[in-house]
Amino acid sequence: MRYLHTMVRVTDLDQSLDFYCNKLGLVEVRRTESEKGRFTLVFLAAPEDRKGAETAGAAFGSRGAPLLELTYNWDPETYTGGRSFGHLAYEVDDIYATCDKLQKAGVVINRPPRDGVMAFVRSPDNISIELLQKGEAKPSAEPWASMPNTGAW
Ligand SMILES: C[C@@H](O)C(=O)SC[C@H](NC(=O)CC[C@H](N)C(=O)O)C(=O)NCC(=O)O
Ligand code: NI
Repeated sequence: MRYLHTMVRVTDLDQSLDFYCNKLGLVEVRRTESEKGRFTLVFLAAPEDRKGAETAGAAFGSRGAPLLELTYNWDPETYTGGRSFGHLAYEVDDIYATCDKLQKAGVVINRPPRDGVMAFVRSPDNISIELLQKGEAKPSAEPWASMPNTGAW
């Protein structure tokens, strides 16, 4: 068995691709449209997972890398995100630089990386995204070090 992807439904595909690709840094590896089903599926990979995604193709998404599957239903629906869904987690090379970039792009840092390890942001559809520092915790750095820690950790 192998983990393939997590699917989230999005209310605005362009807005979501701007967030997940232009701001968060994911890359589109595959897109499928269904005229009959009236929906679009877009598979996104983190840059370091991209090779696996492209080399192990399959009818629906890749067998070669963990992906995020955005589902856009052409007919508007209201999605009430269940409490049971938690978050998507990504490892980053520099938690402070990532949060700086996201904040400058207008993304709210719900849980600032005060500890040099973990931060949380939200997608346009309020999906929680966890950002985790690769390797050891980064030494404290302003302005993050003095920001209140809104998370439980
Ligand atoms: C491509 C593969 O990874 C899929 O997940 S296709 C699954 C299929 N998705 C859809 O039909 C998308 C449109 C649908 N209106 C929806 O919002 O899901 C499906 O079976 N979806 C049902 C589900 O519970 O995921
Ligand atoms: Ni799927």
